[in-house]
Amino acid sequence: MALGFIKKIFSFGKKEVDEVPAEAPAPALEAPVHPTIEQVYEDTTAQEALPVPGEAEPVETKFVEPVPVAEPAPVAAEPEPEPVLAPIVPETILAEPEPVVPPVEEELPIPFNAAEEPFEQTLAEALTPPVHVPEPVIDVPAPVEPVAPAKPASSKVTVTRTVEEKKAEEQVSAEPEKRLTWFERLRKGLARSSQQLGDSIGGIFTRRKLDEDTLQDLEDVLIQADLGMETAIRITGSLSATRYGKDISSEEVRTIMATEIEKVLGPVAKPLELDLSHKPHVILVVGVNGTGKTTTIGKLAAKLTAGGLSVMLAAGDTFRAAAIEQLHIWGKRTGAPVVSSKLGADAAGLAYDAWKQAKEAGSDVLIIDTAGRLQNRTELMDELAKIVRVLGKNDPEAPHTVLQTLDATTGQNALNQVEIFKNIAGVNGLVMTKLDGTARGGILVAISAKHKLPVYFIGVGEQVDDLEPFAAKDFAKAIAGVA
Ligand SMILES: Nc1nc2c(ncn2[C@@H]2O[C@H](COP(=O)(O)OP(=O)(O)OP(=O)(O)O)[C@@H](O)[C@H]2O)c(=O)[nH]1
Repeated sequence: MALGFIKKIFSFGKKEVDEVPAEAPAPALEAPVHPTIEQVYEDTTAQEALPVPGEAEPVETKFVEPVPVAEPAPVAAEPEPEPVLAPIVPETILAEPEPVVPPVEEELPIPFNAAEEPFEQTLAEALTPPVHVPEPVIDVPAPVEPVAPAKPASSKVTVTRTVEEKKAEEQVSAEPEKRLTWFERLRKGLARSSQQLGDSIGGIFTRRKLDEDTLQDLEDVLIQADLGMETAIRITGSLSATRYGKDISSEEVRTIMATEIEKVLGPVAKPLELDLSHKPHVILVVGVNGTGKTTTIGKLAAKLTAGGLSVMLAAGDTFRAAAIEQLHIWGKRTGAPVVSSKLGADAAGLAYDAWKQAKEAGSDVLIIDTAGRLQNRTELMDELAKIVRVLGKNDPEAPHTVLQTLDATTGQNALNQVEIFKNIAGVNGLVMTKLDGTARGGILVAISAKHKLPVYFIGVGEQVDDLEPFAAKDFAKAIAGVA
């Protein structure tokens, strides 16, 4: 409630506050396809190199055929479907920030292992109503493009996991050879982080009393684990207050550590809420190169479409042909139409056009991909600010969600990335990717303590179901290595 974003949702819930009625687009927005772009650009700022109408790249929209699926399984008429569900895939890349944004096209490996796991099957898993899954979810055919997706009744949609989903997951994983529960996967993903931390703590607290030296050693270990000074002091302070001068085991230390980390993460572990009175609710995805923007968009689109929402994607990364192609692949997998333009086209123009198309199509959500950029590249950051301004011409409150992806493997640099993207693009939510296999998962704690921005999701792999709503307790326990 403390967030402007959430306030916005509630004010719209009361009724239209905007000059733009929800259903009846303002006249300017309904103007023939592209002509208003010119006006927008002229308005935006005289200094910017804005595309002249004649030069504007024609935007083409591809409507993806629904993925053929067997007979739609009779879906139990659930009264109020929670718009949520499972997930998708991707590809690997840089750890250290490498200035990129190459104008030259490079071949990007497709992040989807279709050979091993056909998307239809994966998505069917995602779509299967958990409560009705007596057998492994995989075997249950489900409609990919729901005939009549149950739309959320209210204009506020929360993207989270349902209790039923969790139960179903546990049920499934209890069977032989089944997939791990989310928590098990999280633990596995954070194993390197927690193992390293556990070993270091074990080295300090082998038959030792808690004194100044051990506290100092522990503080050093916590800082080295990227948890940040603030959290390190919080943990040692808690230990000192309750156990100073006493024997303490490394297990006890890790338990207290989990408790304190959870306190830091609790306030930022919020579900992503969508204000559907906007139609489309615009999600702009930003971040440094290779942090997982496109992949996260694909995973998120899968969740939203599975929840019955109509989603449109916009390939705003106009620098790389492979990025555009990658988004089209995700569009096909999720059944979401993709708006794209030619390589090198003006990204703000593309975003503007995409909004119009989403409006005309009556899409619930428009997710816009952007080119990766380093936070110290001023001209590229300016371009990002321009995208935000141009979107505001359509809907003064757009983009409603500015999601920044952060690569956990980059460690401390992520702190700075958030600072700059927040200032330039108004980031109001985070997704941390690549928590699988990194020893630097602690950085999420430091970021949460410093920036206090909502963390909506975390990514622990490249598969469709490797994106999950962020849960403070699960994460705290997994990184501290306690049961
Ligand atoms: N292991 C792992 N890999 C991920 C995760 N999320 C994304 N990736 C991989 O990271 C690589 C980059 O992902 P992209 O989605 O292309 O990142 P991007 O930010 O769109 O990249 P640019 O367009 O170059 O800025 C791909 O190989 C993804 O498969 C994750 O949670 N875990």
